[in-house]
Amino acid sequence: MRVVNLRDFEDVAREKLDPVFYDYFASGAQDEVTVAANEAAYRRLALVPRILRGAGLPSLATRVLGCAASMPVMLAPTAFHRLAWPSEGEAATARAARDAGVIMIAAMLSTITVEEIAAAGGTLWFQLYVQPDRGFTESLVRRAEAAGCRALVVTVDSPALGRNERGDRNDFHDLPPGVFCANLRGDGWSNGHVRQVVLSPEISWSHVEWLREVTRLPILLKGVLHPEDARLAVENGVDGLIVSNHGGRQLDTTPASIDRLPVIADAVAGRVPLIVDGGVRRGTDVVKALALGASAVAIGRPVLWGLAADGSEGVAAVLALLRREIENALTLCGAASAGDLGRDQVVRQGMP
Ligand SMILES: Cc1cc2nc3c(=O)[nH]c(=O)nc-3n(C[C@H](O)[C@H](O)[C@H](O)COP(=O)(O)O)c2cc1C
Ligand SMILES: CC(C)CC(=O)C(=O)O
Repeated sequence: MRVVNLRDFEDVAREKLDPVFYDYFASGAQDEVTVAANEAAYRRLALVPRILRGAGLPSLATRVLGCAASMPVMLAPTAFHRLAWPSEGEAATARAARDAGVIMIAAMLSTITVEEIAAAGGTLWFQLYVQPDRGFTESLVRRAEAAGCRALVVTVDSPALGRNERGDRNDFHDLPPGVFCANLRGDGWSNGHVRQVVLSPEISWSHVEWLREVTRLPILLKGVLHPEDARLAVENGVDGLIVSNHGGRQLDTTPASIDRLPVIADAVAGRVPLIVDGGVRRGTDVVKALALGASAVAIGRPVLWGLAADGSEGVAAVLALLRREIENALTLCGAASAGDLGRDQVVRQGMP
């Protein structure tokens, strides 16, 4: 099959993957209402191009929290890449991100260590699930710092695990032999012992305050949907926000993340950069997000589809396709860069 867009990669990946792993990647919580809503919301938004601006070819290069990126697209943190590409896992993803010049947010639940991911040499941020054991959490932060990660992404939409019914039907509750959460295999642990990740409902703003003292890295909160929480985050010294519903995998029936972006942009009023993820599949989706106030978007599943299809080259192809689509969409919008886009260039389809 000839692959011409990001959705085609999902078809290739579905053919290649163990159906249980495919379901793990593709699925969301319960009825998957939010999974569908994320993509549908982009389709309901219409782009209004400006004309005759002589913008020339657009520039996609940007900076987010001091990190240069060749385009406003990041790799969202996703767990367990060795389920998609057993031989290398996240190392393959990291090489593609490095070569494309984009920021990869390494998941705490990666199947190789953060040090091994960092060995690729690209720009890396580290995603953290705060663990009730503060000493262990701090040791993960220190490892991320020492590995050269440039920001800490604290996932805050997971005080418990979402109810994944495809996983239940498939009885998928354990990783296959030889695949494990490499960062959770601590030094002091007997050979082969891997800690269980704890998603704790006790995580609170006090943990954010504590992390603020623990590290000098910029801290982003991932999974913000309420403008009041966005305001509180800024008050608590957070440096950036990821507007996200976890790709519809946590609380089902949350709103599409792109539909929350404008209210959150109003709440933070430019004080911190915003990244949005969930359902980004087209260059036009990226342009809509930028016009509505995002500094960048992040993509989750499309990276996994590329990885499952063809390892590092598959991820590279996904990023190249998206880059070409963003360039094309910006050009057709009459914009020389993201900064040229106005909120007035996005309207609801069917509205004047
Ligand atoms: C298979 C899979 C694993 C994920 N693992 C994590 C994770 O470990 N930590 C996290 O913060 N988000 C995780 N996410 C959520 C992504 O970071 C991101 O929010 C979401 O995938 C964006 O939606 P998209 O897949 O539609 O692009 C995961 C998503 C998927 C699909
Ligand atoms: C094992 C999970 C906590 C990883 C995750 O965040 C997800 O699958 O969405």
